[in-house]
Amino acid sequence: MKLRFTKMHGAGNDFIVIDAIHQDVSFSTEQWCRLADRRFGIGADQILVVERPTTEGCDFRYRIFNSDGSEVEQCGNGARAFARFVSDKGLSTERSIRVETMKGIIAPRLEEDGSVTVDMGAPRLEPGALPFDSAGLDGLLEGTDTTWPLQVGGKTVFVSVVSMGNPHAVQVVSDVESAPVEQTGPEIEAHPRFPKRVNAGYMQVVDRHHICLRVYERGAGETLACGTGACAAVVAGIRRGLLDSPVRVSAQGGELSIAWAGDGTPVYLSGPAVTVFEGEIEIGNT
Ligand SMILES: N[C@@H](CCC[C@H](N)C(=O)O)C(=O)O
Repeated sequence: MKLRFTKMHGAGNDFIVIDAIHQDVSFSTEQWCRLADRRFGIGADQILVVERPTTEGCDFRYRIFNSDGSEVEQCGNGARAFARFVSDKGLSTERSIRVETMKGIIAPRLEEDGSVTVDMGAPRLEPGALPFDSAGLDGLLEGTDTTWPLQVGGKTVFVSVVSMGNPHAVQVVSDVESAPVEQTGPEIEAHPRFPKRVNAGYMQVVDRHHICLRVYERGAGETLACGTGACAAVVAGIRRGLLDSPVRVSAQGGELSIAWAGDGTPVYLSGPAVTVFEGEIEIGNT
């Protein structure tokens, strides 16, 4: 069987995007892994699948698979690529669409300058939403946020826990370049206090409207940018009293912009969505 795909990226976070409206797409975990493999497949951080909606009032259903084959709840950079893809392929003629995900509805909008802004919905901040097991831990109140002590690499680090549909643990570092992302990222991702694993964010505050961010992503390792990670970091930074909206987020692969008006309100993520190439792959060979 031949599968048509489009390779895209959003600030260097790269995707295989598949139209599952006009093709039959039902793969095993091993097959998703193989497609995402950078040596044996096409290569990507995530695979994004475009389906018909199952919820009234939505235009599409959006499914997301990490490069380790796990299906996940949300992907912010992917949401921008998704919106660009359905427009470029003529699957939608609207500039704004409503998209059903595993954890709620998001609303991407194509901007005049070619960027895409996504209403990612309101963050959830209670530990159970990630889930994060805070039993027996003494949280530290910082601004209106509670940070939690985690034992990592023989040290205690304090993290904010934020759900953007998917789980994030965000720590503040003094210098993002020298932050121990490769060393402690895998340990935080698999920390027993996060039963569904977690995305580990390392945020350097440059000023009240600018951060530098690296994210060790659950199921994908460190990526060049993480959209939901950027949302989570800015939410944590605003709640800790370190940042004011809007915030420019410098990731290794590009720039994102986040706006958030505070608790109970949606987070808006803006940034690029770029098509790299299109192709066809013989699934039997993957
Ligand atoms: N790159 C993404 C997040 C993808 C999912 C994440 N790795 C998870 O497992 O939750 C983004 O741009 O948000």
